[in-house]
Amino acid sequence: STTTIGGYLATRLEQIGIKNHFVVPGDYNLVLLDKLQENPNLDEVNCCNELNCSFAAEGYARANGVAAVVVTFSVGAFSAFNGIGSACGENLPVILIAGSPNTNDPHDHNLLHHTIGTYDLDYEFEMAKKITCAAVQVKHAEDAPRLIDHAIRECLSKQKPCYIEIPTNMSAVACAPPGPIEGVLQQLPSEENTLKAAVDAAAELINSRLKPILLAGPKLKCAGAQHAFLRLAESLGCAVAVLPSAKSLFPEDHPQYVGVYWGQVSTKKADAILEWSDLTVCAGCIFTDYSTTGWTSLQPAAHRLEADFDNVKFPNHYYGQIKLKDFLDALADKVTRNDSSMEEYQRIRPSPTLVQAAEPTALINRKEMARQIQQLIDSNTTLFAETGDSWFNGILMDLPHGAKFEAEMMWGSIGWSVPASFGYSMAVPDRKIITMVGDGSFQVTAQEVSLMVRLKKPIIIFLINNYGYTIEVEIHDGPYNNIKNWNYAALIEAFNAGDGNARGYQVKTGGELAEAIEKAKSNLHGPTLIEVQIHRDDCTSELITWGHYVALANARPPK
Ligand SMILES: Cc1ncc(Cn2nnc(CCOP(=O)(O)OP(=O)(O)O)c2C)c(N)n1
Ligand SMILES: [Mg+2]
Repeated sequence: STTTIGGYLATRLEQIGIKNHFVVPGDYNLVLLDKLQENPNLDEVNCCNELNCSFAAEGYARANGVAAVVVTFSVGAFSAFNGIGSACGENLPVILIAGSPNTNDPHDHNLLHHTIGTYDLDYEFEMAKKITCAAVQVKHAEDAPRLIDHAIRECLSKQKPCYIEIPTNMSAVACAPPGPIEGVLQQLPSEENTLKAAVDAAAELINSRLKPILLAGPKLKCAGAQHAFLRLAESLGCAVAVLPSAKSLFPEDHPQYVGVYWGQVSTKKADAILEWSDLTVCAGCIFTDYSTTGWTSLQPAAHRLEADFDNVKFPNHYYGQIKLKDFLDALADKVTRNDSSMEEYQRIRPSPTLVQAAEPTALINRKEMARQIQQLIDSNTTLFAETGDSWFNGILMDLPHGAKFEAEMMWGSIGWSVPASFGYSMAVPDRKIITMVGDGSFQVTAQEVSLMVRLKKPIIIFLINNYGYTIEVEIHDGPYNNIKNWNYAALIEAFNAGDGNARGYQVKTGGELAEAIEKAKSNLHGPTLIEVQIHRDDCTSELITWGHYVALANARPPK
């Protein structure tokens, strides 16, 4: 039997666990969309534009482990590149599928619509190569299975996005049917001798130190190494801190949890204990200017053991071709228990700050808003924090067991959280989702709330209206940080268009906020947008400190 190239791709997407693919139709991908629709186990989800599509797929991948977005040539793909850039920086396997011009056009020397007006139609493919781990163009049917499988295999094994370009006249062409999916899922295992050498050397280093500590990084997730990390933590018995981009990858109710390590804007004095230790065992960590508060909190290399996605390094040692999960699991069986950093931490652990409820009739402020959002977070909640002061409000939240935290701290594109939380909700419909997003970010992708209305997603959106780009104000202010205010709550009526179930509230006091939250809790058939109006300078003190050091890092004179 045979299948078509579009059918082959549909089967592969289904076999790797995709149920929803995110699309914006365009004449270069319509036949392909039909072929995907013919697969009963795939449901397309339309987004308002390809930027939102790519962010929704990025969010879907955060919950589902892999995602796919289907766009049309150039005009679609160029917008989708923003979300693919995010997937690349955030280590998420998102498959970007682009419909492209008829294979005869280059030979016929035709100029085409949806192009930059050139005869060379490979520019998109060349661009995609830069932001994916594999990019293919399916121009011949006998090559389709190999190219499609290659792109998907690379995407899954490297946990990075890939690009599959399918000309409009190829989707319905016959090709060989897919072989067993195992051939696509197969991954290179850790090399045994290297793994043993790495674990022995690392155990020797850790066992030789007086007060080691563990630091969790974001790649624990894409490496599937969270449980192995927990095992290592419990066998070592030391204090465990997390980078801001790894919040919720280690349970915050765990007795060894000491907070978010973010330099001077750390939580729970994690910086005090980490900087007291004599070895930081970093697992899946990514140290950037933002995650090190302008490089002020990057530990010296002599002080760090870095276990990364597929390699381990520490002073005078490097081991490649080993998987993080295998390394942490094996190390857990080799380290000697050493809880000195926990003993010390018991002496400096700050007592939990009890925030008093504000007077209900008093004007709402950031602190009261955060206090009320904190109460909303339970074990089934995923909290999305958008770039902005929402990062800091989110990082400061305490997560009960099972609660999750999603932020885009490498790519940091404003507008990500609305489509990303929508895409995430498509993968895990039973999860409770709270999105914290600033007014500036909301203006980038606001229209995706209408898809939450259409698909009846009860996402609670806290739109923090501080009248401008406050995170930018704290880094470097200027007239460009002032934006046109919207009546955000009124947008909901526009998006409902008479038959939606979304609700919108504008709140000015703590009492109004509490009422709006109660109404949000009972709105199970659509999103609830709560616009919280606070003073533009009412931001976290952490943002002010962090912004200062990031600005200093940005200002370094050229060498
Ligand atoms: C796509 C994209 N364009 C510009 C930026 C720079 N940027 N980062 N944060 C902002 C402003 C965020 O403002 P809001 O969402 O209102 O957040 P806060 O006022 O800080 O709560 C900008 C303009 C960015 N991070 N992403
Ligand atoms: Mg703002």
